[in-house]
Amino acid sequence: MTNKRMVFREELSVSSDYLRMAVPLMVQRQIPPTPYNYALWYAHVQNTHPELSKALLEQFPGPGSYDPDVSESLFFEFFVKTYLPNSPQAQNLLVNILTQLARSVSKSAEGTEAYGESLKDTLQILEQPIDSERIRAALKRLMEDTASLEDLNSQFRDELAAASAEVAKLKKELEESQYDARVDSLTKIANRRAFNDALQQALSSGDEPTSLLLLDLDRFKQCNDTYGHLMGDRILEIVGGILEEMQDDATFVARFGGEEFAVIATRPLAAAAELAERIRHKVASLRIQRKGSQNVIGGVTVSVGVVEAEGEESPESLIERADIALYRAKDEGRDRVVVLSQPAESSLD
Ligand SMILES: Nc1nc2c(ncn2[C@@H]2O[C@H](COP(=O)(O)OP(=O)(O)OP(=O)(O)O)[C@@H](O)[C@H]2O)c(=O)[nH]1
Repeated sequence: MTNKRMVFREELSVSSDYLRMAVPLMVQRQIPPTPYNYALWYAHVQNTHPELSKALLEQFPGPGSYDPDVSESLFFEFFVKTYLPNSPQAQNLLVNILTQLARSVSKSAEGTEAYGESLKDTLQILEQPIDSERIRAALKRLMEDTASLEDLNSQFRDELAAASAEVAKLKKELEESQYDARVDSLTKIANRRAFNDALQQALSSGDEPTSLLLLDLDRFKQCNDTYGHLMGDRILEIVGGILEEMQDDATFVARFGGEEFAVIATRPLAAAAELAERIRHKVASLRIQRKGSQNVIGGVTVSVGVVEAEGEESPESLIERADIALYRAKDEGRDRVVVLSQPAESSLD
């Protein structure tokens, strides 16, 4: 299936030309003018999606070939999947809402038409010589039709209310899925994807100094081996919590991957190095009570590499330099901060 987007932002004159081309094709095939069908045939005459055009012409070659289910599924395939984020649940929900609304709208329109007819008949009867029986019958019919139109309207209102509740649910679901896509599920801080965006943004916003801290827990494999993987997870959560506490307008913290974390600080190198030292101290002073035991785990340490972006440095280059600083911190004995400044380099601790 193609991922190319459909374009509906045309000049008014162009879009009315397209519509003029689309409508006769629909009329020839007796295709009802529902929003789905307009969208499909409009896209067909735009001639931008050969796959859609091929499917439409094959499925609806002429009068009598129209099948609302086929039309609905083409709409789903070509529009909903292209426009909505990759959440099949959200896509299905939206299609259900659209289907339900389209049905109610046409039902309500039919009801209004029938009511109009009934009014017209009644007026004609009233113009004829007075016949109280016929007038009574006509008025009775009009009252019944009014009642059934009211029913239809209230049904339509209920369906609209249900649909807007569904839309609100869909919106929430989409927001949640967008949130999930940017938050690390274990530590609940930003994940690598959100970090990449934040770093790109910090570097392109220009004026202020941007520093990067890369942090890696020391001998974490040993920690997992000694205390178990679940305890390892808990330590990661706690370290994530320490970082989150330090987050402010000038600091963005993220889980970089595995047992590595990253902090983007809108600060010059010296201030970023101080921040790194504060984090290192906090981690080193952690004492974690093991569940169901008196044992307290300590000695968790972290190595940190700190760099400041230079000129128009790219995110990749900044990360690479922070990584060099971090591995220097590991080489020099761990539990330390190494600041890489160019051309001079220095090491704290
Ligand atoms: N519990 C837990 N462990 C993880 C997770 N992600 C990565 N790890 C573990 O982190 C460990 C990292 O090990 P190494 O890369 O060898 O590094 P290290 O043992 O921390 O040693 P140094 O970095 O050299 O100090 C591996 O054993 C991974 O399994 C996680 O989400 N939970």
